[in-house]
Amino acid sequence: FSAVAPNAAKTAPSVDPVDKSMTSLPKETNAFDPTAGENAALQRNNKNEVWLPQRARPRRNRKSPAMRGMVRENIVTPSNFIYPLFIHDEDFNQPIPSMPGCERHSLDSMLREVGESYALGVKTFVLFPKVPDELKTNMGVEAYNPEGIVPRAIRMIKAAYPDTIVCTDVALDPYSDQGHDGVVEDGKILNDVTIHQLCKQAVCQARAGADVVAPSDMMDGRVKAIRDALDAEGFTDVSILSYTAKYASAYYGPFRDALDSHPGFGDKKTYQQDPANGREALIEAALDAAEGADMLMVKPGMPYLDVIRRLKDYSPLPIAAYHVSGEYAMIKAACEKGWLNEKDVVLETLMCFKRAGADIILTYYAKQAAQWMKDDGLY
Ligand SMILES: NCC(=O)CCC(=O)O
Ligand SMILES: [Mg+2]
Repeated sequence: FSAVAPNAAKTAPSVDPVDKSMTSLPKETNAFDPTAGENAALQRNNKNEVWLPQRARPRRNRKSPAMRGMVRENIVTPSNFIYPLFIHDEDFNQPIPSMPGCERHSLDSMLREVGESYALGVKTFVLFPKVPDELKTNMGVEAYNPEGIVPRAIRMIKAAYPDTIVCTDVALDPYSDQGHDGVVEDGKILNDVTIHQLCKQAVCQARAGADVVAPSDMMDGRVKAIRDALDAEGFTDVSILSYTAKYASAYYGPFRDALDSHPGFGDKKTYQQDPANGREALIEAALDAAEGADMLMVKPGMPYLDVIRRLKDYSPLPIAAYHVSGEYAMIKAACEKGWLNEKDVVLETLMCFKRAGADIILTYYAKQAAQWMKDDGLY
């Protein structure tokens, strides 16, 4: 701001009459003693107000709701949201204690939730299945059962709401008896064998009508392999939303409660990124873009806003942020205690994702936030 004079008092144009004595100041401003050294720059303007001569006053752009609206740099709309839905093959809904307000939906309830969200402007969904233990295997073969719960759910949604965007999770963890995102051998998560399975899973989802497949496994090279597999089956229009920078995070705990998918042994640090590394996300982004990803995701969200910004500056592809289960649970817990205002803190959080560079926000608050925005007359 070269326009700001460092010592405005010396360079300010003279305004008269200026009563240097300030004897007639309003009561509240009597604390400003114009004769005291620290207030030497204070003057009075020709309306008899205390005046610190200065030209740049950023507060002018904040002086009214209309002014703030005019200069606002970012907006969030329900069309930016992807709403994750947990589903299971039961005829009842199962609340998830660590995610108050979320539940494992029956397919009928899922369809109602989709319809209600759609009416509020949320048109994109991602499905996460809770799979019964007896269907879990090391190879995760249930992941590409065309009669499995995810393909059935996709067909239901697309039949009832053809204009929705249905995204699917491509990863083995919900189907793995090891609780890992890949096939396990001798305690190791096999990269290339896993990719073979992921390709079958992605094609199965595309056949059921998925609009976007979202590989969340962090195996190397899977985006190219999935792109090739989809294309070979004629699904050139099915998009890939890659979990590009997915960190080995403790914030996924409640999600694993929701799917009953905690790792059976060890952790996911040999495939998910080290939370200490930001620059490394650029390697993943370069590879995913070169391999044919249509959109890049950072996960988790709030603690990784710097990574969102790095990817945004690095790649012209749309950037998605996943506001994950642990972040949701933290807000819920504090709000249940009355320590935070839920609506204000959620809408601020979602805006912060936008400001950091996210075009797309995956959030369990999608429907609620859209409702709040509607109540406020925003959209
Ligand atoms: N693929 C999805 C996850 O791994 C976890 C998301 C969350 O914690 O909300
Ligand atoms: Mg990768």
